[in-house]
Parts: sequence; C-alpha cells; structure tokens
Amino acid sequence: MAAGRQGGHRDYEARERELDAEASRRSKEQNHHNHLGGRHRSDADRRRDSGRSRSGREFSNGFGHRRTPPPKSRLSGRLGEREPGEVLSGSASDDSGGRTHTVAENVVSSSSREGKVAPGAAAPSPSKKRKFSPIIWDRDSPKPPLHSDIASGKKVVESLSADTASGTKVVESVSAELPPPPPLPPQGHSPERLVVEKSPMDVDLAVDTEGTEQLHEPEESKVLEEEEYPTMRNISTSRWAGTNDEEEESTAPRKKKNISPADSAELRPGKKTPSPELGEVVVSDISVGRTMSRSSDSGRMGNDEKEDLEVDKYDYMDVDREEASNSDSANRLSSDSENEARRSESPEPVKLGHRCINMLQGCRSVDVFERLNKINEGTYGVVYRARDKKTGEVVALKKVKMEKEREGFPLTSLREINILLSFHHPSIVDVKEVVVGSSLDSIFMVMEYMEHDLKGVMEAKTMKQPYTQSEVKCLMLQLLEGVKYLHDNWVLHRDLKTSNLLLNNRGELKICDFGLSRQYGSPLKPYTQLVVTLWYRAPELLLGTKEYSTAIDMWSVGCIMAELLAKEPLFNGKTEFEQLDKIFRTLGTPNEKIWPGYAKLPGVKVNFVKQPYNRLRDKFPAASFSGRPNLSEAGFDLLNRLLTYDPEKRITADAALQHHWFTEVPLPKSKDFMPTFPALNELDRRTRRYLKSPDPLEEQRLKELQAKGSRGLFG
Ligand SMILES: Nc1ncnc2c1ncn2[C@@H]1O[C@H](COP(=O)(O)OP(=O)(O)OP(=O)(O)O)[C@@H](O)[C@H]1O
Repeated sequence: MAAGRQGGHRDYEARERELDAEASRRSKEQNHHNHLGGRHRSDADRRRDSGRSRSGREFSNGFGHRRTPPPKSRLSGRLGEREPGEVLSGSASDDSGGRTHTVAENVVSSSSREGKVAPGAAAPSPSKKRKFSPIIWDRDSPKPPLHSDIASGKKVVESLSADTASGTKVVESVSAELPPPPPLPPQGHSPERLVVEKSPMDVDLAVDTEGTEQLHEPEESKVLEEEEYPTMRNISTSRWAGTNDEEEESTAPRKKKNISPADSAELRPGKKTPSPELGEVVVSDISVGRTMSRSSDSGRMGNDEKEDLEVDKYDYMDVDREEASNSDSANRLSSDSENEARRSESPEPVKLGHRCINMLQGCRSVDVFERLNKINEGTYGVVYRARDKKTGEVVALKKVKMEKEREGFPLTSLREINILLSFHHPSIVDVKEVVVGSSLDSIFMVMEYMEHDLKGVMEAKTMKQPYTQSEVKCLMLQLLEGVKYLHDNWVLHRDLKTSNLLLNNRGELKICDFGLSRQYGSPLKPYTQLVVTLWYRAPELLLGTKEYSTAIDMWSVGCIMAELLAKEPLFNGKTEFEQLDKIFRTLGTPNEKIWPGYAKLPGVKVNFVKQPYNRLRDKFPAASFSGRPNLSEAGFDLLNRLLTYDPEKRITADAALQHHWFTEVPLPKSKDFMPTFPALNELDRRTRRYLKSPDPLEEQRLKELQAKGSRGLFG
C-alpha cells in the first residue's frame, strides 16, 4: 500500500496513457461502440471545469491526500466527565482556534438560527482548498468533452455518469492534479479521447469473449495467451462458475458450468436473460421498510421467504462443505486473525504491478479464492466472504451484477476500478484487485474483509443501546475523514448510508460502494431513480436540482450522525414526497430566504407542509429523561450544519472535522475501546436475520436447526 501511495501517481499516469493509446488504436478499428453515449459531458461539466481553478486545491504529498490532523492533535483541554475509552490528548492546541459555535447554520428556525453561520465554522483555513466543492453537473444534459487544459494545472473531470434525475448513485470521478491523478493525455492527444469509448480493457474482453481477436503487440498477445487461457481451462472446476447469482445460489456447488472459451460467447451480455426491473424491487423494499442493500433481486420478491429459505439451505451447505474441507474452523479463524495480525504488524509493501492492475495483462481468476459464504447482496453486487487459497487471507469479493450488458461490457467500470485501486485511506475500504470469473462477463472486486456494516450492527439485537456520544464521535471522525478524502479527490459518493459503512472489530469504519456500482446501471433508465434509498438523500436532489455537489454527501453524513445517536433513521420516507414531508416537518419548510433558489427548484410544490419551525432539537435534546438521545449544544450545532438546507451553506467535510464538538467532552472514543459484536458477515443468512430482527418463530426454527446439528448461532 505504501508503495502504491508513493508511486501511484506516476504509475497511474503511465497506465492511463497506455490505456488511452491502446484505446485509440482500437477505436480506429472498431466504430460500433456507441454504448457510452451517456458519457458525453454536460454544459455544467464544462462550466465546472472552467471554474474549477477557483478551488485552488493544494496537496501536500504526491498522492494528493492531505491528511487532516488526527483528532487527537485538535483536542483541547477540557472539563467535565469522560466516557471510558475516550481519546485523550495532552495537546491543548485546537485547530478551531477559538471559533465559537454558538449559532447553528441551518435552516428554518424558530429562533435566530436562520442564515447565521458560526464564525469560521464552515470557513476553510488558509491551507484549505475550498469551502464548497465546485463539483456540480447538469443531471440531464449530455456530458461535455473533457477539459483540455490538464497540463495547465486545472482540474480535469472525467464524468463517468450522467444520470441522476433519478437519484441513482453516480460517482463523478474527477481527477485533481494529484491522485487520483488526471489522466494526462499524450502530446497531441485530444481531450475527448480520455473518455474512451473503447479502452484497452475492451481489447482484453474482446479477446476473452470472442476467443479470436488478438492484440496487436506480440507481447500483449503472449500475456493473454499465458494468463487468460489457463484461467479458462480452470473454469469447469471453479466454485464461482455460475454466471448469475440465481444459478449460483440454486445449483452451486454441485453443478458447475463447463464453459469453454467458445461457450463463453453464449454468455455474452446480449444473450443473458435480462434481470427484472430493479425499480420494482426498490418499491417493494421501501414499502416494507427494508433496506435497499438486501434482497434486491426482484426475481425473488414474489417468493421472498421461500426463496430465502432455499438460499439459506445452500448457504448452509456451502459452509458445511467448507467446514468439511477445513477440519477445524476455529483453526481457520485463528489463522485468519493471525494473518490479519501479521498483515497489520508488517504492512506489505505494495506490489504496484499487482495492485495497480494493468488490464492489458489480464486479471487473476476468481478461482484463486475459496468461497466461504455469501455476505450480502446489494443492488449492484453480491458480496462473498472468501479466502485467498495461496495466502490464506480472508477477503470480501463483490461480484458485480451485469444488468446492463446490452450496452456491452462495462468498460467505464473497469476504468473506474482502475482509479479506485489508487485510493488508499483508512476510512475507504481497500480494493485490492479485480479478478475475473469464469463466464468472462463476471468481475469481482477483491476488497479487504470487514465484519459488519453499520446498518447490520444497529439492527442487531446484540446492540441494545445506541452508540454513546463518545462512540458516535469516533465513528463520525472516521466517516468525515473518508468523505473528505473522496471530496479532496473529486469523487462524490452519492449513496452514503449506514449499509455502505463497514465496521470491523477493531473499531474501524470504512466507506464502501463509492459509486462503482453506478456504472452497472444505465443512468437514464426509469428504475434508477428508485434504487438509492431515500432516507439519506439531500433535499436538493429530492427537489430535482440539476446541479449538485459534495454537499449531497454531507447531508447524508448528517442523517447518519442522527441515526448513530438515535439508533434509528432520521427521515425514513417511503416516497420522495413523504421523504420531503418528513424533512420539512422536522427542519421546517424551506423558503427563499434561508435557501436562495429554493422556489425555482423543479420539484417544489405548493402543497408541501408549511412548517415554520426547526424541531430537530426536540429529537436530540441537550438533556432528557425521555429516552431520546442527548446531544450537547456543539453536537447539535454540527448536526444542524450538516442538515442545512442550502447546499452552499452546508458544512464541508473539512470544516466538520474541525468542529469543536470533537474536542469537547466526552472526547471521541479510541477505536480500541469501541464495542465489538459477533461478526454477522460470517454467519449464515438465517442466523443473521434472526440476530437483526429476533422473532420468536425464527428463534424456534433456529433451535430446531441447532438440535439437528446445524451450525450454532455463531458458527
Ligand atoms: N469489504 C466488505 N466486507 C464485508 N462486507 C461487505 C464488504 N463490502 C460490502 N459488504 C457487504 O455487502 C453489502 C452490499 O455491498 P455494496 O454496498 O458494495 O453493494 P451494492 O450492490 O452496491 O449495494 P447497494 O444496494 O447498497 O448499492 C454491504 O452493505 C455490506 O454488508
């Protein structure tokens, strides 16, 4: 990882040039790649590019990430009580520099809060790059070509998506001067070519799926012959051989597809049975109050319980088989933790050739991993726990769903993966590599394995109380550091929610799913507007704004902070209207005064509830015996700033990190003292379901299963 950080930029540029050069060659040969029509960039993008220089961002190292000083350094001396495990600091320094936070920035207010901003609270320090990200785009317009003046030091945007009227997750991956660095074009290289319609990845995949096409360079052909075909010969023995999840669940592990390179042509995107419309699923899910990250395959919705049981059955079998082959699961677990410990003790220097995958040389096969169990299924991917057969390392494999194969292989996704591989941050889940499955249209992201996601933890009956303020601070600091890193690197997450925040039993929080999944959904398809859960969606998106920015993530962070404190979602609307209604009832109905431009937003309706007051404080009182979560004045100020209506006034990640809530008592808890929970991700689905929502019937079923010798609650 360290090497990756040091050499990532140059390596990335070289790789980009390599990819683009190859794409250029390939695009001359083939002109039928029109599936990326959505990647034309909008006027807004052009405006953004031209205006980007105003941000004047600086990076203090070669990787483009200027780490925010650890909270410790910002902690000032304080009075009052502490919670066990608080991070202590001998430092009396305080970056907030005497700023006062007595006035909240938000919103409609019953008091004098409106329009006032705590001095300096949202203002960047001199070294900060911006108060507000210039990342905005026109959600409906086609994207403009890439800006051409990368060399002049301006930011360059590679817009990987155009969607969002729908609210689908979209990551606008924008390269700053430093990593993920801008894809510097070679001399004479047209900027538009950076948004290649045919990248070198096409080449590999074409070779894979056609079985005939070869690269021009003999070396590359050789690589493919040596690395791709051996993989294909292994397919028949692959445990990952299923081409779709349904099949994988219903037939694996007994039936394995025997797929030859020729056969694989049959599995090409266009031939695959289209999946049911995701929108239906989302509607169903929302209507029953479920989270979107689960059971997203609409094909199963009609027989949910029955199918779940089926799946459970195979999950059990998978695990049993796994355990049979590993005589002692305890040994396995201990060896896992040993591996983990070894890894953390002596961080392995990054092998750039491994981490920064050269797509021209192909990816490893998923067969190098042994499947342990299915962790979860999101809208865009199925996530498995697996073990590297060679190193024994336990990882998470996200098999990307190929819903949009009509549009060809998701080249933009491969390109995005390439960028994501360059991201290294303690609060961003580490994507180690990409491996290919047997059907050649399946791609797996290899990620570091995390025991939980935040949603699962908070739903589990093992968590009896909400997180304390001290614990929430610990989690919020990590979350904000991760979001700041993404924003500093010109990436909008756009789907921050508790199920996308992973936790491990070392108290670490990591953001996952930052936009990769977007590339597998067509941005303009009707279902896309429904796939992202509404609960964390910023009001400007709900009201149909066409331009938006990093502030949308900050709204989500606010919703997450509230949920961490209350152990329940803040605004859990089932429809966009209901979502807005819930927001307005709590924060007050916005108006032009507190949110200039509000009245012109497309979704504004006259029949919105008229609620003149901000009642957020009622939900988070400073002190109460009502069981509602207590929140200090400073904590409430931060929450209010995160949930500020006007995106221009909403606090940035950078400013939030310096908020004095983090430096007042109780101080953020040390990660080492954060509560731990049974690793839900290692349990079968039935047990997980029970732990999340215990119900007497389920308990009885579990007891029966255990009596029959099935796995116990904790395996
Ligand atoms: N690295 C990981 N380690 C452990 N579990 C993970 C990991 N990555 C993802 N998961 C689990 O899988 C779930 C779905 O993952 P992810 O959000 O990446 O998929 P998705 O298809 O994009 O989902 P969504 O419907 O939220 O968009 C997560 O909520 C989490 O429970």
